Amino acid sequence: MNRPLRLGVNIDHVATIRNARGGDHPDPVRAAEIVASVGGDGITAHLREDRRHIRDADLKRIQEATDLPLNLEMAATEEMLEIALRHMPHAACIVPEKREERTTEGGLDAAGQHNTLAPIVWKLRDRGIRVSLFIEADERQLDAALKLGAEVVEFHTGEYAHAHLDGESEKVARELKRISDMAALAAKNGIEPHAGHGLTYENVQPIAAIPQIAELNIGHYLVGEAVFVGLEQAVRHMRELMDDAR
Ligand SMILES: CC(=O)[C@@H](O)[C@H](O)COP(=O)(O)O
Ligand SMILES: NCC(=O)COP(=O)(O)O
Repeated sequence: MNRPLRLGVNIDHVATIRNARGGDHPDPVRAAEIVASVGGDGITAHLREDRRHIRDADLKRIQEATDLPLNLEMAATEEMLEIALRHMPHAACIVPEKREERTTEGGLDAAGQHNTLAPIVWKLRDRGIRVSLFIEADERQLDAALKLGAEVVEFHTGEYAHAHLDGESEKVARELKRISDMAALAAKNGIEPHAGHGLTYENVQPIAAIPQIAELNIGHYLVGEAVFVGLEQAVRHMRELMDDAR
């Protein structure tokens, strides 16, 4: 039997809408409460350096409002490390970040940044925070994650999602194989594989069907869909699609 697949809901873009008017509505904390009420397995929030969506004060409020595990996405900086150690999320997912990017464009270069990442991973792990590295499904990066002692890798599914949207079926198949092969290799080496970025109702099932993948983190699409059907229904439907694919 396949292992269960968790759904982590990224609520960043509830905060994007809130910030557009500078007030406090819609509140990402209310989104987190709804996710908890419909059986979501976790909350993901990316505290960007420029604070374009989630802000520092949101983290504590999210943690106080629900018992769901918080997966804090963060750049590998001293500032973010200090914030993570202060808030003690369940997991910290280290992501690459460029201030000018529209969204996270690729995976972390865990292989090229070993010396920068090692002390951060060590300090997080030392305090009992589960460390995840957001990487491309690539053997060199996976090997680097192993050397760094990460407990989790989250495979960046952005290329897969783009290819799916553009109807490039050969590329979709290539990307899927890459993610599936690396998920198997990660699991064999004792690292828990997750996946996320750009997942939608239309493209989630082949990723959800990869048996070793333990968690999907999905945000932008769910928040967009929530505008039409409500967050509760959007999360429920995503959950159904994931379960059916399993
Ligand atoms: C790492 C990742 O994929 C998410 O954090 C995503 O990046 C959030 O949305 P933005 O990239 O729009 O900040
Ligand atoms: N780590 C991926 C994530 O949290 C959500 O990405 P997206 O669904 O907002 O593209």
